Amino acid sequence: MASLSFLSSLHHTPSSHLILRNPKAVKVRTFTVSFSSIRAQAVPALTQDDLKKLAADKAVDYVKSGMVLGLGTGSTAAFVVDKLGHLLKTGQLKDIIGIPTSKRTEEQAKSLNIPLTTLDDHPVLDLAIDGADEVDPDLNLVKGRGGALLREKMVEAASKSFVVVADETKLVTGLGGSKLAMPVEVVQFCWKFNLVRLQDLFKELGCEAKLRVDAAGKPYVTDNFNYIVDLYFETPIRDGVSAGKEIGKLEGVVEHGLFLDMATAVIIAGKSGVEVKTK
Ligand SMILES: O=C(CO)[C@H](O)[C@H](O)COP(=O)(O)O
Repeated sequence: MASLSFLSSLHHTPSSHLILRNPKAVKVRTFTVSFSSIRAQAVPALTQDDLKKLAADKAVDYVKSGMVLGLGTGSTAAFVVDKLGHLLKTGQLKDIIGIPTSKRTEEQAKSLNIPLTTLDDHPVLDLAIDGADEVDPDLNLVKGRGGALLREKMVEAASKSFVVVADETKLVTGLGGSKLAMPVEVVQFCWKFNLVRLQDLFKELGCEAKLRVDAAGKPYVTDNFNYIVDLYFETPIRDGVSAGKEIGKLEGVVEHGLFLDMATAVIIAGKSGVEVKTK
């Protein structure tokens, strides 16, 4: 693990601080910090958790004292919250206030004594940091496999900057391309009705819709007391904007996991380095 902290220090390039100042440029820009320079030191193979932690450490570089921060949900975001707790405890960060995107994250933040607030009290955030399930070449995302998509979208849409942290397994060429779930949160009332309508909407893409269930086989209930219908695509979604609009027209659908044109920067940790992609 000593090697990991060395790698983290490599990522502290001055150019990284320019990234968030240019969120609206059209082209996706990438810079990579390669691990090759330290290969001679016999770095042990990095696990997926190591990669998530590297991405999380890099994202925390963007956090400044006094910020109102969106705290994401999931295993990668949990590393970010852990690090923030550590930096607060050691006095390296001060006056941070967080808005958690799930009850799970709220509990974690409380256990680390991170002060919390709500969107009601702080409707504009400085920065949100969260994981993602899929990242396409234009930095559009699928999120919500952890079930927190509604609060995540509300918090991240209210943030001036949104930094995504992920390992390289999350990269896809088209949304839905991982063949894993694209979640849609629906009201419990007549959920089957909406499951069928969602599947029909994407039948040309070979979509299969399934109600998410918990370990006991009971419907998974979100923090907002809704259900989740997971959509599995044979063929990736070609037009995310239209897909999002069509899903949004269905009465009883609360939110979907397509996070389009929301990410300011995506930090991807892979076996050969940490890549920061910006728009
Ligand atoms: O959207 C999410 C939760 O609703 C997560 O950010 C997403 O599922 C990624 O999680 P992980 O970092 O554990 O892979």
